[in-house]
Amino acid sequence: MTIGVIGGGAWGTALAQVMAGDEDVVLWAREPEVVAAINQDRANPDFLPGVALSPRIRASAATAGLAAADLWLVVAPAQHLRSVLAECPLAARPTLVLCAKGIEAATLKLMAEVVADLTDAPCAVLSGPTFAGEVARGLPTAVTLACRDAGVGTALVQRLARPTFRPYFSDDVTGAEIGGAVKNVLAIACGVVEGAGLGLNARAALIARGFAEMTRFGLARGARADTLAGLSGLGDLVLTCSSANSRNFTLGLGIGRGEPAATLLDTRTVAEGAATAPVLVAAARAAGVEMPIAEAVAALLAGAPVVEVISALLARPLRAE
Ligand SMILES: NC(=O)c1ccc[n+]([C@@H]2O[C@H](COP(=O)([O-])OP(=O)(O)OC[C@H]3O[C@@H](n4cnc5c(N)ncnc54)[C@H](O)[C@@H]3O)[C@@H](O)[C@H]2O)c1
Ligand SMILES: O=P(O)(O)OC[C@H](O)CO
Repeated sequence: MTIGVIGGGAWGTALAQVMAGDEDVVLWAREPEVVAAINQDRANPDFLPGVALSPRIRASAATAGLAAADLWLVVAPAQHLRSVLAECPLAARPTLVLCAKGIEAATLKLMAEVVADLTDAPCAVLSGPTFAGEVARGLPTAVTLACRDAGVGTALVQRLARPTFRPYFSDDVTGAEIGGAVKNVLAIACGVVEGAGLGLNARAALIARGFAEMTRFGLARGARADTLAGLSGLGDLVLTCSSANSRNFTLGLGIGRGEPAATLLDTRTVAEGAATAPVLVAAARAAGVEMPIAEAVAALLAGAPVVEVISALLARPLRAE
């Protein structure tokens, strides 16, 4: 059995590494230097430095190699998922496990909805509190594996489980996706609080009120509250809102310190929350859901001054919890 991984960033490489414990892995990467480093040096210094990669991972710059795998972990960033997948040999009808966390800007669609535009192949979502470096180093990690088809989902849980990588089955695909997409935006907000020196009370308040926003939006889109309170929602929110290992939190940290968002975003690595924030605001308005923290993050990313945005948030009318 061979697993395909689409994307040679930190998360694709980490997933390839953990899967290579039991199966051969074919990894498609966009960058020739990433392909060369994985095949020749057993390393990915550009996106996942410091991890010695398994010889069972074979990298390729050609998507044709993915046809050898019956299961693909799709790890291209959310805004590129559609274009990347359109170049892959989907006619083989592999089972797809979607691992990006975001909402497509052009369509306001979640990742499984984007995939449904391209193929009717079986599809699941893998999401949860998962810093790539920790997963690649074999530290204990638990994730949500969500699939509408319980038979496919439970088989995937069995196939993807490893001694330190523990998937939990859910049939709530929308809930798993919304948790991962929204927590990235809230992590930026928490970074801002840290960077602006607003204190730990403020950060805890943001996590709790942010979770209320995630829940309101999720329920409006058909997610279940128990999914949002699980690994892919609250679990990931706690992780990324409390650590500078999070790219989203680090982006917020810089914004809170007064650095321009555009400069902070000029990197090879992706902070998905930056693309998601304005899209989430639009989707929330369309659903008639109030998301003041997401609105604040979108305003900050568009260049609004930190002091003004924080003052406006604090000046909102008092309300019941
Ligand atoms: N890094 C993590 O710890 C982690 C954990 C869980 C989920 N994720 C999610 O996984 C997804 C991928 O993140 P990552 O951390 O692997 O990325 P990364 O920041 O490590 O690397 C950036 C990736 O984006 C790709 N990319 C850049 N421009 C592109 C384009 N035009 N077309 C296609 N691909 C392009 C690069 O090839 C590279 O694979 C994101 O949605 C992220 O939220 C990341
Ligand atoms: O570094 P971040 O902020 O993209 O977070 C990575 C993962 O999503 C954590 O679960």
